[in-house]
Amino acid sequence: MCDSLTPVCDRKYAILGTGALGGFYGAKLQQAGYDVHFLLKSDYEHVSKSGLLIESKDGDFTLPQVKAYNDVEQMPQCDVVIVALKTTQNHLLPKLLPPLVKDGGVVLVLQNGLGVEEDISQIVKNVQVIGGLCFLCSNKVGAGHIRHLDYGKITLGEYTPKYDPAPLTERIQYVANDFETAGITIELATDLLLARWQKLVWNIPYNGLSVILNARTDELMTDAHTRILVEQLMNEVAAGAKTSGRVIPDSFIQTMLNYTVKMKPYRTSMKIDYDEGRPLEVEAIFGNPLRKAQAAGANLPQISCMYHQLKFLTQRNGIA
Ligand SMILES: NC(=O)C1=CN([C@@H]2O[C@H](COP(=O)(O)OP(=O)(O)OC[C@H]3O[C@@H](n4cnc5c(N)ncnc54)[C@H](OP(=O)(O)O)[C@@H]3O)[C@@H](O)[C@H]2O)C=CC1
Ligand SMILES: CC(C)(CO)C(=O)C(=O)O
Repeated sequence: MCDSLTPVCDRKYAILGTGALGGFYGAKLQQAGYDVHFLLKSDYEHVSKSGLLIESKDGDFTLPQVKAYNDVEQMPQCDVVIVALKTTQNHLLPKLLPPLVKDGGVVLVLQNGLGVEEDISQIVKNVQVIGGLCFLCSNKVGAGHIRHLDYGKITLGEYTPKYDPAPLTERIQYVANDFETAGITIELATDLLLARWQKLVWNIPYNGLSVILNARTDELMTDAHTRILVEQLMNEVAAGAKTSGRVIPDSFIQTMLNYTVKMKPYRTSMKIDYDEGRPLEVEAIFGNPLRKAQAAGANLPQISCMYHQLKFLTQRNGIA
């Protein structure tokens, strides 16, 4: 394994799910010189032949040749395995992860939602699990064709049993260095659980309301009624975080509101999935936080209402 100070080395990265997020970050790592192995499903043949095309607000680029696979057993063992599937596919992880991650390696979970690191720590032993919260607006618009619309920063935090706060280790530092070498802004967090609840401050109101009300982020922010609803939901997420002893101050909520007002009109990833008839990440983004807060005795009525509405919509549309 390379040390943390080597800018570009032979560290092997695996991308589990080469879509909007995995395709973007994986391509940036390969462009920076890292050895990246991409697992694909429906785009496998196209990407094997033609590589990846990244349209990005930071500059378009193509990777005419990438190491593409449609079978995890054909991939080499990697130092860092990036989980970039939708969480709705996480039932596949017990089959996908063990052959892929090196003993002593890292599994980096870049998915939205809560609790995934805990599940992964039960699947693979003797690896470090790191969570990453991605402030990224990216879509897959065709086979091997990713459109990066905005942002890109990742907040990284180590997973520890029970999500206790963790000091920064050498492993998280070298992952951070690799991404920074690839041009990605990284923030390091010593409290992954707090970082995950903070990300939910955005995902719960906007992902949920965008589907239930058929609205883009700009519409939710300009209408006075939905603007109030968004803020109430954000406050409920903060109440949920408090049940785990994590404090999300009102200033953080105001920052998220301002961030979204400044954002280009955005159809959330959950809305895109809904419109395309794909399963929604309802359990990871709504179900898990609700259950965690409920287990600590807290009632989050508006989030609970939204969860049941989304369950209804996904059942009715056959995408549960
Ligand atoms: N997109 C974004 O800007 C952001 C996304 N996130 C989070 O990142 C995660 C990934 O989201 P996103 O990239 O948008 O989703 P995508 O659907 O674009 O990407 C997931 C990819 O996984 C592939 N896949 C599914 N099953 C398999 C399999 N069995 N083997 C190999 N590949 C498979 C899919 O391939 P196929 O298309 O063939 O099914 C798809 O390309 C989610 O948790 C999301 O919430 C977080 C922040 C921002
Ligand atoms: C907050 C955002 C837009 C990334 O910044 C996101 O996570 C999503 O669309 O799911």
